[in-house]
Amino acid sequence: MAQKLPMTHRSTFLLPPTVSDDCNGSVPVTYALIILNQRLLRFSPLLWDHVKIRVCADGGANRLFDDMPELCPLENDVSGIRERYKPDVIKGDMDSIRPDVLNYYRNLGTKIIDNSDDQDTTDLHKCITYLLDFVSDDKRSNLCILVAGALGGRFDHEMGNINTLCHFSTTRIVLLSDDCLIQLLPSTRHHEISIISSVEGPHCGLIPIGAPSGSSTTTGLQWNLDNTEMRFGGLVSTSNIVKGETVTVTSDSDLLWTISLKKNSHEGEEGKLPDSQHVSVI
Ligand SMILES: Nc1ncnc2c1ncn2[C@@H]1O[C@H](COP(=O)(O)OP(=O)(O)OP(=O)(O)O)[C@@H](O)[C@H]1O
Ligand SMILES: Cc1ncc(C[n+]2csc(CCO)c2C)c(N)n1
Repeated sequence: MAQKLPMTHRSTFLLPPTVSDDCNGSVPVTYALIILNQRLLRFSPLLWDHVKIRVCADGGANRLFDDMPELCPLENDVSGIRERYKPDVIKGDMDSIRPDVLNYYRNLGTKIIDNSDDQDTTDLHKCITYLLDFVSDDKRSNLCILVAGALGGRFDHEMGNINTLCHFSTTRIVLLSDDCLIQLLPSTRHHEISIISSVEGPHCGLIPIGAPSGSSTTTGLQWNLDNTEMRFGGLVSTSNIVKGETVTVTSDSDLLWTISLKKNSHEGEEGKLPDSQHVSVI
């Protein structure tokens, strides 16, 4: 069988932005942010500073409006914070956004896209479609969509969000919560995941989704897979531990990769994600 092309992954969006970052190996990445209708992630201001475009999925706009001032405790000027953290677009079926929030951002110049006629795709799906249309064909392979608030809430929403990864399987999408991230590793590629141990790990998992995986092989984990079969009802790799700086994964089916994110409260200075006060001075 032909050798699979390598695909590199490095979660540079978890580090403070620097001039030279946001690369996967030598390839520059263009980040976009989608904010879902869940409590705003504690590191949202950091994500905000990495991305080129910010989209709120329907009620996600309420969260940006309500929660961002709390994430910037050093600043008293709530209106100033809201103006600085203005989404470029709000898109969805508009059944969750409050009228005051909609009017507020409309008056600031946010583009509003009402898709209330579509009750068959989720607001996340609608926002990803917008971003893919927004980015030119040649830039699409460099796009990486960060989805804030995708996990840890209603199970039907969580599964809908994971289904979206499968639907847009050729697009780099990272689902984020305060506790972990999830992304899809397409079976067509050999994956090389750089671990930024100051902010992520060590807990991780590899999970077949939609169909069993006949054969998966990994390096860099405490419990590596060696042409191993995985299926629901049989083995899936949960509660695994990253051991090296790089994890490699090859599989005959698409897998979900998940890794824990370090928390300020659990880690020393070294292992913490920057909080909003650090971010505001970057
Ligand atoms: N509890 C949750 N857990 C995970 N994701 C969520 C949760 N709530 C909302 N989302 C995500 O945020 C998006 C926007 O949320 P919103 O509440 O506006 O959607 P909705 O279509 O009104 O949902 P529903 O009608 O099912 O309550 C959803 O499409 C979903 O992706
Ligand atoms: C089989 C089936 N199940 C659920 C829905 C409902 N639904 C799915 S996505 C969505 C929009 C949410 O903003 C809604 C209402 C449907 N249409 N078809």
